[in-house]
Amino acid sequence: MIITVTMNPAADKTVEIESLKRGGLNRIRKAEWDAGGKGINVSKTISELGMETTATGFLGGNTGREIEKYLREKGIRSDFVAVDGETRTNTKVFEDNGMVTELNEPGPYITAAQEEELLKKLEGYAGEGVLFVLSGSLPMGINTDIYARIIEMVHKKGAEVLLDADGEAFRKAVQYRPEIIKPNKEELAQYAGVPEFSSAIETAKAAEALTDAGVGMAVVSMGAEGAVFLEKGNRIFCPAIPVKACSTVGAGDAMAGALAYAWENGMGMEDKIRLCMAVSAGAVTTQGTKPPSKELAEALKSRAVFTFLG
Ligand SMILES: Nc1ncnc2c1ncn2[C@@H]1O[C@H](COP(=O)(O)OP(=O)(O)O)[C@@H](O)[C@H]1O
Ligand SMILES: O=P(O)(O)OC[C@H]1O[C@](O)(COP(=O)(O)O)[C@@H](O)[C@@H]1O
Repeated sequence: MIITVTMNPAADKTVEIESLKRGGLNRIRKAEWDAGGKGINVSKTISELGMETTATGFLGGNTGREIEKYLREKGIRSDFVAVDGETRTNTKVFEDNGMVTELNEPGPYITAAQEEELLKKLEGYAGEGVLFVLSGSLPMGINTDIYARIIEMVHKKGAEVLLDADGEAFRKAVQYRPEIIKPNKEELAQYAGVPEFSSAIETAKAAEALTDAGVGMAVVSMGAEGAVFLEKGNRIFCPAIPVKACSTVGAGDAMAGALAYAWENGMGMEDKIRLCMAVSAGAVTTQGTKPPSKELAEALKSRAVFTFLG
């Protein structure tokens, strides 16, 4: 069973304009709406691959109700804590020259009682064979140790964790040794205290410091460059599968969804990597933050190329 936790969900509004004029009037050519936020995108991907998943976290207001309706229509079970404020809307501005500008709102304030209610729910789900996906930024009112606390709590009951977070929340949580992490290269560089990595091997070495410290598997996504996979002493680099890009927003979440699906289904390393590369490349071809169809992901799998890094 896979439970996704989205502390700060969002309606993703993807808009297309010719070119963004700062301080001027911008006419939108086309707008697309998606239920989003990192964990919700992970649930959308898992569901598209044909597996059941439950989405949890905090939802509020009309936007929250719209997201629940969307999940219901997609057949994704949702079990959110209701909050007083309005779930945020994140606007993604796509210009004709390929430039993407993201405007992410802060989201509603979460009270201590609402946090407690979510933790109780998660504890109730925790057990052997359960994988929790903890991903995304934290809303106001939630302390940066929340992911660390959840990992400690669910590990005690035999559950496993995939973590996709950044900053302080990531730093604190990795100390509790999640089974899987999926930072992108910027997030890992920030953790390692360097401005950027100059190569895949440098990226792999930084991630290895975490697998050496007890994290089970690390996948570092590198956007259009590809991804590095570290598991059981293997360092593998895969260049991104070339596709016609439509929207790269949500590609990281699609990869995390594929990873969670592959992990829960006990796939071997090669199959796991092929699925991650195919699903994330497929997500880039869809509009907004929609995952690719299972058929497209299956068709792309054979195009993943592996390089073992020394
Ligand atoms: N332009 C692209 N073409 C093909 N695949 C891509 C492209 N951009 C991203 N991907 C795939 O999506 C994965 C996740 O993208 P990335 O941007 O690193 O994630 P995040 O959204 O977490 O920052 C990459 O590792 C790659 O496999
Ligand atoms: O929780 P955060 O970091 O604010 O990110 C939320 C945003 O990221 C997304 O989940 C997309 O993330 P990725 O591009 O990293 O896959 C959007 O759906 C959402 O608007």
